Order: sequence, then structure tokens, then C-alpha cells
Amino acid sequence: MAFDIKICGLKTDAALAAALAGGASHVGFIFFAKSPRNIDPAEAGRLRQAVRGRAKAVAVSVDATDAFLDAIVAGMQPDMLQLHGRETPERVAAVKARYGLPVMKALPVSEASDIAGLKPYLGVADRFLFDAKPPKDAVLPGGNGVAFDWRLLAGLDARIDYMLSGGLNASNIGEALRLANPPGLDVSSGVESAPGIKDPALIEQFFRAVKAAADNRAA
Ligand SMILES: O=C(O)c1ccccc1N[C@@H]1O[C@H](COP(=O)(O)O)[C@@H](O)[C@H]1O
Repeated sequence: MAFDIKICGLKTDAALAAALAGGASHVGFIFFAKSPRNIDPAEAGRLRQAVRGRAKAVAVSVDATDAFLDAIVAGMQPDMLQLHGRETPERVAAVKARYGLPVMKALPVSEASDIAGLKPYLGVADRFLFDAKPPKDAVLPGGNGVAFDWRLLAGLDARIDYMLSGGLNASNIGEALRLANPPGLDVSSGVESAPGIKDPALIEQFFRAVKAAADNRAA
């Protein structure tokens, strides 16, 4: 596959196995108490053993303190940290320096000007994750199953490494790839049967849809 695929919010061996079998380049674990996908560092550490040498294990946190990040890093030994809150460029730099790990900074998008929000992070974040701005009453900053207008990414400088996220699923992934042509994809709710419950069959279906869309574009 010419792009990376991250399956996020994993909590079970079965879902993780489906993600790896499908060819995920990244798997994500959520460390945010209000999320139905929340997992504790020790359990994520157990699950991530199966990931070594096959994919990158990503720890997702939201405005986490150093103490919490210390516990996450010690517990699961992630390959990458995803910062999904309001972390400033200075905070991103400090986190990178403290753990010596690559950082993916999530940025909320609803309109064209939001894409420019990446500018202060250039040269600081290793990768970006463009996710839909959460609905007004949402409790979660991500994982809401909401999409944004993917055409907003079409003109982005090709040197910017990012993942497209927010409301992706097997039905809309073809259109998302066509409109945004992203270097990476990230999905969570779209492969769940209920909030926080990953469905291995939906994960498999998602990979099939991505492959079909990619083959279509190559033909
Ligand atoms: O998924 C969550 O519960 C979550 C909680 C806190 C921060 C980020 C979270 N999820 C991230 O959002 C994307 C998009 O999710 P979805 O596909 O729209 O449901 C997800 O992949 C995570 O990176």
C-alpha cells in the first residue's frame, strides 16, 4: 500500500489481530479516561507485544501531564506519541525531548483556515493528524466518527506528512482517498459495532475497501 493505515482505539487481542492481518502500519491505544476506548498502560503494554516488528504502536493522549506520559511510556513502550489535545508547539517539543520518540500532532479541522494551524508545529511535530473538529457537545476531542471536507487537504504541500482521520469507514474511504490523496489514514469508530467495541469483521472490510479503492486508482 502506498500509504499508512492506523487502526486506533484497540483494546482486544481479536481486534489487534484483525488490524495486523489487514496490514495496518500503525495501531493506536487511547489513554483518555472519558473515552470508551480508554486502556490502561499495562494492558496496552501486553497487547503491543504482538505488534513488534509488524507495525508501529501509537500512544494517544490528550493534554497529558509528564507523570501520566511517564506511566504510558513505561507501561507500553510506544513507537510514537499522538498528542490529541491543545498541546502547544513548545509542549510538543518538550515531549519529544523527554521521551526521544516521534510525535504526531492532531489538529482539528472544519474549514480551510484550520489547515494553517499546522504552521507553528512545522519542524517540531514529526507528523500531523487532521481530524474533524468535534461536535459542540462532544466529550471527546477525537473518535467521534465525524468527517470534515476532505477537499480542504487537496492543495496541501506534498512534503507535509500526515494522516487523514475523522469518520472514515469502508463506505466512504474511496471518496476520501480520491479527494485528499493522503499519505496516511486513521480510523476508529468506523470499524466498531458500538462505541469502543472494535469489530474484526468491520476491520477486515475496511482494509478490503481501501485495497479496492487503491487498485481502482492505480488502474
Ligand atoms: O477515539 C477516541 O476515543 C479518542 C479519544 C481521545 C483522543 C482521540 C481519540 N481518537 C482519535 O480520533 C481519531 C478519529 O476517530 P473516528 O474514526 O472519527 O472515530 C481516531 O482514529 C483517534 O486517532
